[in-house]
Amino acid sequence: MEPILRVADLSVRIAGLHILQGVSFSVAPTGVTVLLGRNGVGKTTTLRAVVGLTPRNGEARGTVQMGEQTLLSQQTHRLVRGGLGYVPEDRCVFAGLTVAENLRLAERRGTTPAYDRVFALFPELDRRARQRAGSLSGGQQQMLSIGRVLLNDNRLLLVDEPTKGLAPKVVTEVAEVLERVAESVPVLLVEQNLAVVRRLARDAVVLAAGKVAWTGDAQELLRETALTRSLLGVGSAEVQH
Ligand SMILES: Nc1ncnc2c1ncn2[C@@H]1O[C@H](COP(=O)(O)OP(=O)(O)OP(=O)(O)O)[C@@H](O)[C@H]1O
Repeated sequence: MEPILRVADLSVRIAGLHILQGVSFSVAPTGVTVLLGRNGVGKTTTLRAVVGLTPRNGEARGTVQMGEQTLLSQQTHRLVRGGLGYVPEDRCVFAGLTVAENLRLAERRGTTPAYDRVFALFPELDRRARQRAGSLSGGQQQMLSIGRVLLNDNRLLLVDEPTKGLAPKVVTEVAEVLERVAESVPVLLVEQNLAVVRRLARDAVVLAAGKVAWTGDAQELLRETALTRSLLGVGSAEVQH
């Protein structure tokens, strides 16, 4: 199977610092590929470079391709229109607007928004359509953030730490939703919660010191506790449960 995304020799410099130095990996056209690595290694920087959001005081070099489309030189809005969905780490909902208004803003001109799909996955967003997004719980805001992206058809979804800061029950709910989403669209996921990784991921890419340190079967990586510990710096209890 041809990969949906190919990243080749990606280097990112921000404020004079080399954050990524020749990162290469590919993302399968189905299922979840997880991007792992210790804190601050450059996972978010990688996703942001793919979607054209390297900050102004930075520069991204290399090649990023989604199918036949070359991404790195293109503007984010074009990439999104071309089917690259991005769910950022900080959720970025418009706190002062209602749930319905947040969704309406995500509609793409010239396409029919898939409200049926979004409300089938997140019935709560339908029920809370008139609630201000700022008064939603963290989990509900995450659902809204994912729902906005799913209003449109995507060829690939980039999802950055969707379970961060959420209560365990909500983490499970978000994981369930992503599992269903990944049945129809490939996902490149940054995720620190290894139980979520175990549940969702087929392939893994591990970053260390600005480079790719390991790629392969995510479940195999998790079984190799010594390897997981050395690559991710997590305790054995976190790896095993
Ligand atoms: N706008 C910026 N200005 C300066 N440094 C930055 C900027 N953005 C990222 N960095 C630095 O780049 C490095 C990688 O950050 P990044 O957020 O990509 O890491 P991460 O692997 O996603 O981390 P975490 O797991 O903690 O979320 C960090 O050292 C960070 O401080």
